Amino acid sequence: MTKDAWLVVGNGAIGLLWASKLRQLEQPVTVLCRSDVPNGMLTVEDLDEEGSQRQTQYDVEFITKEQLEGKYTKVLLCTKAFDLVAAYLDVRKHTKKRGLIATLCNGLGAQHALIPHLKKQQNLWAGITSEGALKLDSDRVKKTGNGDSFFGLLNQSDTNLYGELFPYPDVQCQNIERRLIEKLAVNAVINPLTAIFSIRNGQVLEAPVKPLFDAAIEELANVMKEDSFKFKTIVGDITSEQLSMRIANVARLTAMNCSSMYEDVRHHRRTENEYISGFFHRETPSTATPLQDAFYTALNDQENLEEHKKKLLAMC
Ligand SMILES: NC(=O)C1=CN([C@@H]2O[C@H](COP(=O)(O)OP(=O)(O)OC[C@H]3O[C@@H](n4cnc5c(N)ncnc54)[C@H](OP(=O)(O)O)[C@@H]3O)[C@@H](O)[C@H]2O)C=CC1
Ligand SMILES: CC(C)(CO)C(=O)C(=O)O
Repeated sequence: MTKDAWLVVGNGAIGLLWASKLRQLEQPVTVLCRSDVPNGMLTVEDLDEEGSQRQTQYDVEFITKEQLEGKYTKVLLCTKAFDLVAAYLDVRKHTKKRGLIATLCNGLGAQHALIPHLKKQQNLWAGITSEGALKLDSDRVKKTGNGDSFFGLLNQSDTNLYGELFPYPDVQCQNIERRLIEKLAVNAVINPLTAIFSIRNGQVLEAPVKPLFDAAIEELANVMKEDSFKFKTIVGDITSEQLSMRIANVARLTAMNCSSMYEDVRHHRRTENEYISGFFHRETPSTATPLQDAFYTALNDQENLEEHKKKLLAMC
């Protein structure tokens, strides 16, 4: 049986937020939950046009893996990078062979790792978002910052049901790899700094962290121009001023948000370090990204964060 509803995989902050966005378009939505399956409505807290708090309810179907049936033509995977491939494999037999698979996760690596597992005629739409969201409960999310979202084709088949059109308005882009790397840079600066220094996004623009923020941006802009950087042809033209404006803008728009990595550290959960600073640690020469290397090391050694904070502050 073909299912026309979107299957959103993961009732985390981004999965719940996107389930509501799809419902706003009057698309039927099923949300697959790994644990904690709610049985009521989805509630989204955000601000209205006057800036007052409001709550909106959406009727989405929450299900467990055991309740999956039929074959979905549109799947949106909203897990952390390290869960992405396993989440797809969990639902694979309930995906239509000419359907689309979309991802919304930070970092780089997991999206490409998914490609060999796809059914031959499935299109992979990689997505990124700079909206901020905080999960309050298994059926409740708070929107904590405005931002933009983009989806682009990472893997394409000629005979896909949706062809080259992503069935959500105003998010489609041509060069998704460039967007993914730009977003990787945003996360490689904001996420480790907020997680290591226990601060909200907006505080990366304040003392004592601001000099580290500036130095981390300079470091990334320089490494993207290195011949040895494998995505140089895609992002080598980005200047440190452009990168700085972009990242500072995200920090301002999500100023009150705790980044997803800070949330993970606070709740003693696994972080996306391997897919963010770990990407630069592995993919660039050993002396090219001392700050990313230091972030990577600090996040892998959270028992000694105080020591790492001192070392980092001394680096600028
Ligand atoms: N939160 C934010 O403000 C932003 C987050 N992002 C990125 O979006 C992605 C998602 O982040 P976020 O929503 O915050 O993360 P969360 O940890 O809140 O949510 C991830 C969800 O995926 C679920 N999940 C994992 N594997 C499976 C599976 N096999 N089947 C079903 N569900 C599964 C988890 O289940 P369980 O509850 O059991 O762990 C969890 O609910 C990350 O890459 C993040 O970096 C991007 C921009 C902003
Ligand atoms: C955009 C930002 C920085 C929002 O917090 C994010 O991507 C995250 O938290 O992972």
